[in-house]
Amino acid sequence: MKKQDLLNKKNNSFLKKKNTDKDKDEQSHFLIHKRKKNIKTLKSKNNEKFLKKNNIREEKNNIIKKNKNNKNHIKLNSLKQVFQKPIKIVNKDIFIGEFIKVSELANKMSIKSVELIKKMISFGIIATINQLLNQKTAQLIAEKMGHKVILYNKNDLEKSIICDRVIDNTLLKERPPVVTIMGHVDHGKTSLLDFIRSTRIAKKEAGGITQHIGAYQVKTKKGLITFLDTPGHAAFTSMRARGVKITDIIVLVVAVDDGVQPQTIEAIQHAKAANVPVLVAINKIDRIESDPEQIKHALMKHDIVPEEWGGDNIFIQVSAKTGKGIDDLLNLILLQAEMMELKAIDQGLARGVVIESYIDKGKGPIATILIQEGTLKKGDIILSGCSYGKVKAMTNEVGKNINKAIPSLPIVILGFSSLPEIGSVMYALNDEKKARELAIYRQEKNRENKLDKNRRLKLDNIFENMKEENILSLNIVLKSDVQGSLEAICEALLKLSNSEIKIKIIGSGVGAITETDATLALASNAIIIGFNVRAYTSSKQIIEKEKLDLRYYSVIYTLINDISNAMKGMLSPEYKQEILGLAEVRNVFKSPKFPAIAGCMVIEGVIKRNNPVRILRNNVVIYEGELESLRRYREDVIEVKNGMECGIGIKNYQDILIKDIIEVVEMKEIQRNI
Ligand SMILES: Nc1nc2c(ncn2[C@@H]2O[C@H](COP(=O)(O)OP(=O)(O)OP(=O)(O)O)[C@@H](O)[C@H]2O)c(=O)[nH]1
Repeated sequence: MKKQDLLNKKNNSFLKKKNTDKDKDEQSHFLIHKRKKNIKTLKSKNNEKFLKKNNIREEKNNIIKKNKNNKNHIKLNSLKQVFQKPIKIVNKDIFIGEFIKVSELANKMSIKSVELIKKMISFGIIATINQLLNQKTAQLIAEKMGHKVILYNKNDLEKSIICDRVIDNTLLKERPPVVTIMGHVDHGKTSLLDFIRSTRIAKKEAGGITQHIGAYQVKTKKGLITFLDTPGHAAFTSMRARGVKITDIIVLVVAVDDGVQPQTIEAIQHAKAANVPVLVAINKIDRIESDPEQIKHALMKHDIVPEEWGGDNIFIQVSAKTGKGIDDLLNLILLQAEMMELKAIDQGLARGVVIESYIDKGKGPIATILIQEGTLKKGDIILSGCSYGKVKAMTNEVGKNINKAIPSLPIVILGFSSLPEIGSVMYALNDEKKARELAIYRQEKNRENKLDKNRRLKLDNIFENMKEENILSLNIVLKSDVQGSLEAICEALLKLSNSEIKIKIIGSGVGAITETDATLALASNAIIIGFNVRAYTSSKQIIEKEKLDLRYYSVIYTLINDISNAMKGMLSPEYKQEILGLAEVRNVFKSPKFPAIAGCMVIEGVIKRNNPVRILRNNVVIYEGELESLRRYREDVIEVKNGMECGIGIKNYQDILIKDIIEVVEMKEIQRNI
């Protein structure tokens, strides 16, 4: 809120300062438009598509040229539960598939397996706990025990969502593009979005105040554009992890005075992994006399090449402060969208994605939905993940009540019975009963899916996975301590690709493993490799929750060898280094016997004597060696557990500092799945 207020304030001052050679721009746009129209009518229908793309290209070049010319002018101007036995039997809606295990059925009825087996004996059915029951038998048992049974076959229920939908491709209509702005911290993403919002949204039209809903649509002379203003890189990727494609175009903001920075590279990696076109907005051109060409060269290293140099990326110079170049940016977005021929059916039951959701104390669950297909109407039955409901009210970004919403329109919905998850798909359905059944069914499925996570891609069984799932590529997210080793490892890994399996480095960089690295790996089903670097606690949580494969290495040869062996499906590595415990250095003492003793607190696991150790400074390995002494209150001990203090001496190492982390490792034999 605070930031929003500040930004609104900022915008007002932007507005005041807005300068312009608007008339000049309009004149040239009019001429370009007229020319485009004339060419179109002269050519035959067969050549129409080809011509259209050519014209768009020509128009783009004109805008870019004009944008460059504006530069001189710009120079002058310069974000104790007690558990009790249930007193009475609870009758439930029970979903039963084609087959069900006795234990599973008992679980669904919330009783112990033994109790169910006893009951079954009384019905004359003898079965063991792990025995599979067919649908009919299971139905009979459950109904006899007073439950309501809903039968389903495989994914019939889910399929029923699409049955009632319009699938006539001749009804496809052009839809506005959905754009996400990404870039490094402080490069001007929010300023750019706010400038566009404050100048393009007709606040007065609704008589309402612009609200933050996570997305908004702007009107330009040439068409509508939908901007998503929430997704950071992690949010963007987590939506993709759920299989939801939401953005058509990414605008990569690079500040001219700061150049290409780590998050700029992260954004490129995310865009590439999602296969979304990138349009580069070189921002803050009002600030200093910097050379945008330098940014082009720097981005080339990351495969972002300007069109004029034979690449696919449009570059545009803008200032979120003065507004310079922003009209051109909007026009280029629309031209890019035209080339992409973005279409959607705007009839029939709606489909959308949840962009934001929260609970309003008075109104209940509120969700911002981006409509992707069909038309959503007031009163429609809706389902998103495990929540369902009825559209009680719909509003747009300026709080205006609307009765229907078509593709690419972001709207705020009131009516969900519970909070829908961000990134989940929303469907409008024909009847409420079906929505409720599906919501319950999905809750059940969710439980099963948790177990499925254990099947994620693991290096130990990668070959098996490949055979099973026909995976032809091995995706890797690689982080290293220094650029040199990063390049060397990338090169060596890429060389391992063969005609059957391709190695793809989905993300790479110098530094510790971040949350974004983890979500990128999750979305791309990649394994994460840390070479002499470790994962932040927040990233570790994602890695553990999602059961991702994270490997630490300190020898390039071992790393390459492991991947190569895993690819051949020959031998999974027999031993894997496991981290036993972590101790944080809180003090450093000098003693006559050992040159430096680190006074530590064990912060994770257990510290054991006679094990190899590594010293980490800022999550980067700075030394590898052996733990020479381990003491608690002057006593030599074998191990010290989490939460306890101890003194640690490292063999032949004296440069230990406060806040360093001592990591104790152990070589563990890997359980092969073969
Ligand atoms: N001179 C100048 N300053 C700008 C421009 N765009 C943004 N700024 C300033 O740069 C700073 C950062 O801008 P933000 O819009 O907050 O950047 P951001 O990328 O959204 O930052 P995060 O939300 O922290 O990632 C603010 O002080 C803006 O006023 C510009 O075009 N010219």
